[in-house]
Amino acid sequence: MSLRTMAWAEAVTESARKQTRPLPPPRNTTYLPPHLRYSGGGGDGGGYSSYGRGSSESTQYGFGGGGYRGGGRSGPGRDGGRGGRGGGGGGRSRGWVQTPRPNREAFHDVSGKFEQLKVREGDDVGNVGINFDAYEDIPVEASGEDVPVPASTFGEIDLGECLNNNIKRCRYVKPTPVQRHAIPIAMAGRDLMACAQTGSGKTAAFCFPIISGVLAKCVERSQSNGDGWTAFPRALILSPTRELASQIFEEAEKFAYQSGAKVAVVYGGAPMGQQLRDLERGVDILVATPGRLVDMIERSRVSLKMIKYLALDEADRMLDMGFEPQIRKIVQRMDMPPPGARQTLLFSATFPHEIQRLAADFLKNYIFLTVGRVGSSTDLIAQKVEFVRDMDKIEHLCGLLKNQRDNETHGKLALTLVFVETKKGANQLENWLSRNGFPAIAIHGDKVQMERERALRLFKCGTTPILVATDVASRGLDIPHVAHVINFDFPKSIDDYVHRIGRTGRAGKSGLATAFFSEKNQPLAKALVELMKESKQEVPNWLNDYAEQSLSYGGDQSQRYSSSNFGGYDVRRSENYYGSGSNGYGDSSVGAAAATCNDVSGSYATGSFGYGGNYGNSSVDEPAASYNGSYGGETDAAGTAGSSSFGNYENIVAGGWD
Ligand SMILES: Nc1ncnc2c1ncn2[C@@H]1O[C@H](COP(=O)(O)OP(=O)(O)OP(=O)(O)O)[C@@H](O)[C@H]1O
Repeated sequence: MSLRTMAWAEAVTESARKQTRPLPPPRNTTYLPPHLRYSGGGGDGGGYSSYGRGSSESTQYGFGGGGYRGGGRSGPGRDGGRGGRGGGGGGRSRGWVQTPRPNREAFHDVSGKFEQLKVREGDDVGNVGINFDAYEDIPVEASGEDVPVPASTFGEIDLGECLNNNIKRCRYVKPTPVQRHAIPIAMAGRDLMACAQTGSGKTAAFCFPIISGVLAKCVERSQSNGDGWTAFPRALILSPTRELASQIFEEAEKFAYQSGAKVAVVYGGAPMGQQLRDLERGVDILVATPGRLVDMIERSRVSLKMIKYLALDEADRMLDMGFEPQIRKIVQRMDMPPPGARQTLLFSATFPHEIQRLAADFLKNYIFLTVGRVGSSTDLIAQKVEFVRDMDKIEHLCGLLKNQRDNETHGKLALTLVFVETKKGANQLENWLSRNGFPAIAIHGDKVQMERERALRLFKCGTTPILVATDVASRGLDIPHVAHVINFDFPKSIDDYVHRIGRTGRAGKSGLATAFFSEKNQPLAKALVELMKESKQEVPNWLNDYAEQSLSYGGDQSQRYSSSNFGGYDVRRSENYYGSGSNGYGDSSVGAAAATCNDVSGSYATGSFGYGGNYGNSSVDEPAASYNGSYGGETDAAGTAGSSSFGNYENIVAGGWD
């Protein structure tokens, strides 16, 4: 990173901040969000907590007395582990699938691979390992009427001088595939549902057209309402978490630098006063989490009646059961112009069919764009899946971390993100790791915003290289140099898996993802195998066996995106939304125009991207002094709380919104 660029980035950032055999899935017709599907109830019949009722909370992963075998510590830790097993492991099946033993060799494989990856990952100065060519052959498909022609360079798109200068400052030399396609579509004024792999540059794909559109027309940004000021943003970008909102805001600020377009952010957990003052100064582009935004609207501090652009990042998450009511309120029941009078852009790496159908309510004559198969993961991420029983998890994790550390130069740990299911589990693992010589910090929705931001900051700068996180950190966060993502608890859905592992292997870099898998995760086996095969990963035999079993058992999630040999799948194509064929930039044998290509230009074949991860280290350092009562809570998995047939999820959901 050049000093000049660094100074610019910092200036902008600174100014911006002040088991058991699982029960078959219910065969219902109502949509259930991923996190509520296939909760791994223990064999004791119960509950959301996959470790079973019988286990004492403190021993669910065998944290017991600390220490793991490899660390030379004695008894209590192991005993603790057994205690956990005693309770939670009650219903392991017999003779159903042969339970493989954890593979000791796997440790060495992983560290070997890790070592290999680290070499590519490490060198910022020369941009070694930054490899957008990796996206070159990715299948791209666009369906809908009159699909605009993609662009192969930023220069081909009329984004305006200021934005173009900022793109150069960001060292974005060429658009990524999603940007090549999505930016011209959005610039043509079309609604868009875009699905592209994690880390492939979706933020810029919606920010550039929005900034350019806002700059094209100047209007009044705020008005006195007799009792204060009301802000009239023209663009609204919604995000499911505070950290992601904050990150999008920082990105948008950089892209809009010196353009005159004003960007502001509002999210829960941070004091309202500063956010209100920012709004009073006028705002063109507002980045927000839903809860805080509703609060601001109800206080007449924000009006949506001037909105011309609405973007939903992580759109499938925003429209699942947890967030949908709030999004409907914002989009349909406040004063926002209807579809057609505004332009709507939905982005995510995953788009289940059910969500696509829901999303259609918010869109008009939209184009559906997929870069890579919907929900696919990039093959930049080396995926390892290891069979690890709950009682062995902690020991296994320690083995991995120890190996990793031993292979590091200077004995330092590369940034490692460990995902667990519950907030309590996150705290326990953080404590355990810290006590046993692994510098770890946790982030989850029960922490106050200041603690969350601190955790992210310490992780990003490498002071605390292990971040133990719930799904609050699974989507969108762009933390450079995350070398290893470990799914200590396997996620509840393959979509969540895709997003979690996508915290590494970003922007053309390589990364490693290791998942601990056990019998109770079997319903996800087939989808996982498909995903791994698609991203050219080696699938262990035992996992293939599980996948076959889950087929006959009927509990797999692999059909969520329906069949399409490659590229994504626009639900409209299977549901007669279209009459006779319309035109895209390719031929289509189905009603909807579907253009498929291995991207537009050969230009990716040569040259490398100038990206150096130069802005990623901007820290989130505005302390949150107070909590806003009504929206201070955080949803780690979903915004929904309460009873359900899936048992209690006391550890998961605190209720409330960001
Ligand atoms: N054209 C480009 N050239 C170089 N780097 C880029 C380009 N576009 C985006 N990047 C960088 O790639 C990284 C990932 O981008 P971004 O966070 O937008 O990914 P994403 O697709 O939104 O990921 P996720 O699905 O996880 O939210 C960022 O660090 C961003 O600065």
